[in-house]
Amino acid sequence: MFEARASSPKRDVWINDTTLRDGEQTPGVAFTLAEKVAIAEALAEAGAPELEAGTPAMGDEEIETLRVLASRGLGLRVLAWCRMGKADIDAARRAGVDAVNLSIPASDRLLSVKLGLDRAEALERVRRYVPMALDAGFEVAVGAEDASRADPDHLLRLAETVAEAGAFRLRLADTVGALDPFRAHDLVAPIARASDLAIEFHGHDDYGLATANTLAAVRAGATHVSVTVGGIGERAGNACLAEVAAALEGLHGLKTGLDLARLPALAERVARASGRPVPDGKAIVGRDVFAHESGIHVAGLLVDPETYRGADPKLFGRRHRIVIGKHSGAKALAHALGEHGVELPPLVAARLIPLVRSLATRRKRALSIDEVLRLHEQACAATAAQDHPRRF
Ligand SMILES: CC(=O)SCCNC(=O)CCNC(=O)[C@H](O)C(C)(C)COP(=O)(O)OP(=O)(O)OC[C@H]1O[C@@H](n2cnc3c(N)ncnc32)[C@H](O)[C@@H]1OP(=O)(O)O
Ligand SMILES: O=C(O)CCC(=O)C(=O)O
Repeated sequence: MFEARASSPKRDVWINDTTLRDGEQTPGVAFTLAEKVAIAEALAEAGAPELEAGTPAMGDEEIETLRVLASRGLGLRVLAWCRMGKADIDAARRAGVDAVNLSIPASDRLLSVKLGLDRAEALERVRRYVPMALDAGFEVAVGAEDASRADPDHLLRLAETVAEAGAFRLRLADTVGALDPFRAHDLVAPIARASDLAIEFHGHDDYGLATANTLAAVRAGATHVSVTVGGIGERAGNACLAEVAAALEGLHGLKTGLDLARLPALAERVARASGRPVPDGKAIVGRDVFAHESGIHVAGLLVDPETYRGADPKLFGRRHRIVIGKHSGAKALAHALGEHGVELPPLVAARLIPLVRSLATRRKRALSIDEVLRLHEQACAATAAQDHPRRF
């Protein structure tokens, strides 16, 4: 069992970060050992309590990587993803991880197509392999793959069987991203009500709903959430760590124990290692999500930041940034110029605004302060020329 940090923070919801397992299943993404160690360390520093760090069945290199991560003293639980079978449990043993997630399909389709099993035979496997993994010294969680397309009665029986077998947690996976938040709630609520097991939700973003579904699952009783940095993962990806943590804390007042200020740097690190740049507009961590251009917004923000912000950037170690562009108004321009000791009388502002719009449209971007200062000079000159027209 892993050594938790001496003073573990209070948590209402536990983050199980699967960047190094499902995140690496993003088509074309392959982390080196050094990248995995650096990501794991950054996650540990950010306060993540658990990492699903790889799949021992993939062979010696993956096992060695897991060994390195598990022996690093990160102060978090290092967990390996395993199919529910002896070979995968043996491979996890060689990896020396703290815990295993033993995965078994829950839907009839995956049970029959992949394993040729019926529901009763699947439960039999749980009764057989959970104790085997416990005997091997692991903490054992069970992953119900494709739970979102499974029969609800079977899921209840699965939860019962998993608890009786001695696992500490059941993961309900929306493997193909088939849920919306209402259905995610309906999936989780009856199982959370009926079972004492900790329930984890693992969402996929095929319809862009993974974060919303994860929040709905928590509302329904899930206490653990499976997420990845940047939301990378199989196909459209998983629920995004920064979005889920920020929404749990900011919208629901639920503690994750994470240091949210570390999320932007974490996102950048994973973006570099995965070759998937952080989109400028990505919630919480994107370059532009606390940047403001529109005149009406900036005029409000300059008086009271609460007028036009959803989340407080300070929580994430970030700041509001005012940019000057096509939609800037006089107050934004006066503010930007004022920071450089330049005044903006109303008559000059009236001339400057169209100049700014025109240049921003031609350049198709926000303007630099040097550009704004040059346009300001032009606007001043035009205003002076009008006030004192040359006479011939
Ligand atoms: C929804 C998810 O994200 S599940 C996790 C997916 N992750 C991965 O696939 C990790 C990367 N995978 C790999 O490197 C390889 O697929 C390995 C090492 C796991 C297996 O490789 P191979 O032995 O060549 O098998 P292959 O990939 O062709 O087929 C998958 C096998 O896993 C079996 N399998 C799939 N899920 C399960 C399960 N939950 N329990 C037991 N067996 C399973 C399939 O039935 C199939 O078995 P078969 O080879 O006896 O037909
Ligand atoms: O079975 C599990 O643990 C979940 C596996 C997974 O990544 C998924 O179903 O999307």
